[in-house]
Amino acid sequence: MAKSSETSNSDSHQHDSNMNGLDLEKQEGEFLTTYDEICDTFDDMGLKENLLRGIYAYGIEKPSAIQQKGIVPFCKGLDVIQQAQSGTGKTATFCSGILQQLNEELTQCQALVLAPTRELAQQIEKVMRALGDHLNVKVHSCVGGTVVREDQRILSAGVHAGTPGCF
Ligand SMILES: Nc1ncnc2c1ncn2[C@@H]1O[C@H](COP(=O)(O)OP(=O)(O)OP(=O)(O)O)[C@@H](O)[C@H]1O
Repeated sequence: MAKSSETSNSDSHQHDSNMNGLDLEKQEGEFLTTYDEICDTFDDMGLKENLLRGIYAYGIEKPSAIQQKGIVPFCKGLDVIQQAQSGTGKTATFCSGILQQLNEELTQCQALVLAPTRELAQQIEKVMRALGDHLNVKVHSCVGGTVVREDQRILSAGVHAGTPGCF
Protein backbone atom coordinates (compact mmCIF):
# COMPACT_ATOMS: atom_id res chain seq x y z
CA MET A 1 0.00 0.00 0.00
CA ALA A 2 1.38 3.36 -0.96
CA LYS A 3 2.00 5.98 1.68
CA SER A 4 -0.59 8.67 1.57
CA SER A 5 -0.23 12.36 1.07
CA GLU A 6 -2.89 14.95 1.64
CA THR A 7 -2.56 18.15 -0.30
CA SER A 8 -5.17 20.63 0.57
CA ASN A 9 -5.68 24.28 -0.14
CA SER A 10 -7.81 26.00 2.43
CA ASP A 11 -7.24 29.48 1.14
CA SER A 12 -10.74 30.23 -0.03
CA HIS A 13 -11.02 33.80 1.11
CA GLN A 14 -8.09 35.10 -0.92
CA HIS A 15 -9.04 33.51 -4.21
CA ASP A 16 -9.74 35.79 -7.14
CA SER A 17 -10.31 35.39 -10.81
CA ASN A 18 -6.88 36.33 -12.13
CA MET A 19 -5.23 33.79 -14.39
CA ASN A 20 -8.27 31.57 -14.88
CA GLY A 21 -9.03 31.62 -11.18
CA LEU A 22 -5.44 30.93 -10.14
CA ASP A 23 -3.73 33.35 -7.85
CA LEU A 24 -0.31 31.88 -7.34
CA GLU A 25 0.99 34.52 -4.95
CA LYS A 26 -1.90 34.66 -2.51
CA GLN A 27 -2.31 30.92 -2.10
CA GLU A 28 1.13 30.40 -0.59
CA GLY A 29 1.33 29.16 2.95
CA GLU A 30 -2.32 28.29 3.40
CA PHE A 31 -2.26 24.52 3.27
CA LEU A 32 -3.30 21.63 5.40
CA THR A 33 -0.86 18.99 4.31
CA THR A 34 1.09 15.98 5.40
CA TYR A 35 3.50 16.48 2.54
CA ASP A 36 5.70 19.50 3.04
CA GLU A 37 7.89 19.63 -0.03
CA ILE A 38 7.12 22.46 -2.38
CA CYS A 39 8.35 22.46 -5.96
CA ASP A 40 7.85 25.89 -7.38
CA THR A 41 8.91 25.17 -10.95
CA PHE A 42 7.88 22.37 -13.29
CA ASP A 43 11.54 21.96 -14.26
CA ASP A 44 12.41 20.86 -10.71
CA MET A 45 9.78 18.15 -10.51
CA GLY A 46 11.83 15.52 -12.31
CA LEU A 47 9.24 15.15 -15.05
CA LYS A 48 9.84 13.52 -18.42
CA GLU A 49 11.19 15.97 -20.97
CA ASN A 50 8.26 15.39 -23.30
CA LEU A 51 5.77 15.89 -20.50
CA LEU A 52 7.42 19.21 -19.69
CA ARG A 53 7.09 20.18 -23.33
CA GLY A 54 3.38 19.35 -23.18
CA ILE A 55 2.90 21.34 -19.99
CA TYR A 56 4.59 24.43 -21.41
CA ALA A 57 2.83 24.05 -24.76
CA TYR A 58 -0.45 23.92 -22.84
CA GLY A 59 0.37 27.44 -21.77
CA ILE A 60 1.18 27.01 -18.10
CA GLU A 61 4.54 28.24 -16.93
CA LYS A 62 4.51 28.35 -13.14
CA PRO A 63 2.84 25.61 -11.11
CA SER A 64 -0.17 26.72 -9.11
CA ALA A 65 -0.12 26.17 -5.35
CA ILE A 66 -1.82 22.79 -5.54
CA GLN A 67 0.53 21.73 -8.35
CA GLN A 68 3.60 22.79 -6.36
CA LYS A 69 2.63 20.33 -3.66
CA GLY A 70 0.58 17.74 -5.51
CA ILE A 71 2.50 16.64 -8.59
CA VAL A 72 5.69 15.26 -7.02
CA PRO A 73 4.04 12.97 -4.43
CA PHE A 74 1.71 11.73 -7.15
CA CYS A 75 4.73 10.91 -9.33
CA LYS A 76 6.31 9.08 -6.40
CA GLY A 77 3.36 6.72 -6.29
CA LEU A 78 1.89 8.06 -3.07
CA ASP A 79 -1.85 8.04 -2.55
CA VAL A 80 -2.76 11.69 -2.87
CA ILE A 81 -5.88 13.48 -1.70
CA GLN A 82 -6.17 16.88 -3.32
CA GLN A 83 -8.59 19.44 -2.11
CA ALA A 84 -8.76 22.93 -3.53
CA GLN A 85 -11.23 25.35 -4.99
CA SER A 86 -12.53 24.93 -8.49
CA GLY A 87 -10.15 26.25 -11.12
CA THR A 88 -6.95 25.99 -9.08
CA GLY A 89 -5.27 23.40 -11.28
CA LYS A 90 -6.18 20.05 -9.75
CA THR A 91 -6.92 18.44 -13.11
CA ALA A 92 -3.51 19.34 -14.50
CA THR A 93 -1.99 18.05 -11.25
CA PHE A 94 -3.33 14.52 -11.45
CA CYS A 95 -3.06 14.40 -15.25
CA SER A 96 0.65 15.31 -15.00
CA GLY A 97 1.12 12.67 -12.30
CA ILE A 98 -0.56 10.02 -14.40
CA LEU A 99 1.32 10.94 -17.57
CA GLN A 100 4.61 10.87 -15.69
CA GLN A 101 3.91 7.34 -14.48
CA LEU A 102 2.57 5.84 -17.71
CA ASN A 103 4.80 3.37 -19.50
CA GLU A 104 4.60 4.51 -23.10
CA GLU A 105 5.99 1.20 -24.36
CA LEU A 106 3.12 -0.72 -22.81
CA THR A 107 -0.09 -0.19 -24.76
CA GLN A 108 -2.34 -1.25 -21.92
CA CYS A 109 -4.68 0.81 -19.82
CA GLN A 110 -2.61 1.85 -16.81
CA ALA A 111 -4.79 4.60 -15.38
CA LEU A 112 -8.50 5.11 -14.92
CA VAL A 113 -9.94 8.49 -14.00
CA LEU A 114 -13.48 8.28 -12.70
CA ALA A 115 -15.54 11.40 -13.22
CA PRO A 116 -19.07 12.09 -12.04
CA THR A 117 -20.34 13.52 -15.33
CA ARG A 118 -19.63 12.86 -18.98
CA GLU A 119 -18.69 16.51 -19.54
CA LEU A 120 -16.07 16.33 -16.83
CA ALA A 121 -14.72 13.04 -18.19
CA GLN A 122 -14.34 14.62 -21.61
CA GLN A 123 -12.75 17.73 -20.16
CA ILE A 124 -10.21 15.59 -18.29
CA GLU A 125 -9.51 13.63 -21.48
CA LYS A 126 -8.85 16.92 -23.26
CA VAL A 127 -6.37 18.09 -20.62
CA MET A 128 -4.67 14.69 -20.55
CA ARG A 129 -4.31 14.74 -24.34
CA ALA A 130 -2.97 18.28 -24.35
CA LEU A 131 -0.40 17.67 -21.61
CA GLY A 132 0.58 14.36 -23.18
CA ASP A 133 0.79 15.77 -26.69
CA HIS A 134 4.53 15.10 -26.96
CA LEU A 135 4.31 11.68 -25.34
CA ASN A 136 3.40 8.48 -27.08
CA VAL A 137 0.20 7.91 -25.12
CA LYS A 138 -3.36 7.21 -26.12
CA VAL A 139 -6.20 8.49 -23.98
CA HIS A 140 -9.89 7.85 -24.35
CA SER A 141 -13.06 8.74 -22.46
CA CYS A 142 -15.91 6.23 -22.37
CA VAL A 143 -19.11 8.13 -21.73
CA GLY A 144 -22.78 7.76 -22.40
CA GLY A 145 -24.31 9.30 -25.51
CA THR A 146 -21.56 8.04 -27.78
CA VAL A 147 -21.23 4.98 -30.01
CA VAL A 148 -20.27 1.98 -27.86
CA ARG A 149 -18.80 0.10 -30.83
CA GLU A 150 -16.41 2.97 -31.41
CA ASP A 151 -15.34 2.80 -27.75
CA GLN A 152 -14.80 -0.95 -28.16
CA ARG A 153 -12.72 -0.39 -31.29
CA ILE A 154 -10.52 2.21 -29.63
CA LEU A 155 -10.09 0.21 -26.43
CA SER A 156 -9.27 -2.96 -28.38
CA ALA A 157 -6.60 -1.09 -30.29
CA GLY A 158 -5.05 -0.20 -26.92
CA VAL A 159 -5.03 2.93 -24.77
CA HIS A 160 -2.81 4.00 -21.90
CA ALA A 161 -5.38 5.90 -19.85
CA GLY A 162 -9.13 6.23 -19.82
CA THR A 163 -11.72 8.47 -18.23
CA PRO A 164 -15.00 6.61 -17.73
CA GLY A 165 -17.64 9.22 -17.05
CA CYS A 166 -21.18 8.94 -15.81
CA PHE A 167 -23.34 6.71 -18.01
N1 LIG B 1 -0.15 26.49 -13.33
C1 LIG B 1 -1.10 27.10 -14.03
N2 LIG B 1 -0.95 28.37 -14.47
C2 LIG B 1 -1.91 28.99 -15.19
N3 LIG B 1 -3.09 28.40 -15.56
C3 LIG B 1 -3.30 27.15 -15.14
C4 LIG B 1 -2.33 26.41 -14.36
N4 LIG B 1 -2.83 25.16 -14.10
C5 LIG B 1 -4.04 25.12 -14.68
N5 LIG B 1 -4.33 26.30 -15.30
C6 LIG B 1 -5.55 26.67 -16.00
O1 LIG B 1 -6.51 26.99 -15.00
C7 LIG B 1 -7.80 26.54 -15.42
C8 LIG B 1 -8.39 25.63 -14.34
O2 LIG B 1 -7.54 24.47 -14.17
P1 LIG B 1 -8.13 23.04 -13.78
O3 LIG B 1 -9.32 22.70 -14.62
O4 LIG B 1 -6.97 22.09 -13.77
O5 LIG B 1 -8.61 23.34 -12.30
P2 LIG B 1 -9.41 22.36 -11.34
O6 LIG B 1 -8.95 22.71 -9.98
O7 LIG B 1 -9.25 20.96 -11.79
O8 LIG B 1 -10.91 22.83 -11.55
P3 LIG B 1 -12.27 22.02 -11.21
O9 LIG B 1 -12.27 21.80 -9.73
O10 LIG B 1 -13.33 22.99 -11.65
O11 LIG B 1 -12.28 20.74 -12.02
C9 LIG B 1 -7.63 25.84 -16.74
O12 LIG B 1 -7.96 26.75 -17.77
C10 LIG B 1 -6.15 25.52 -16.80
O13 LIG B 1 -5.67 25.54 -18.11
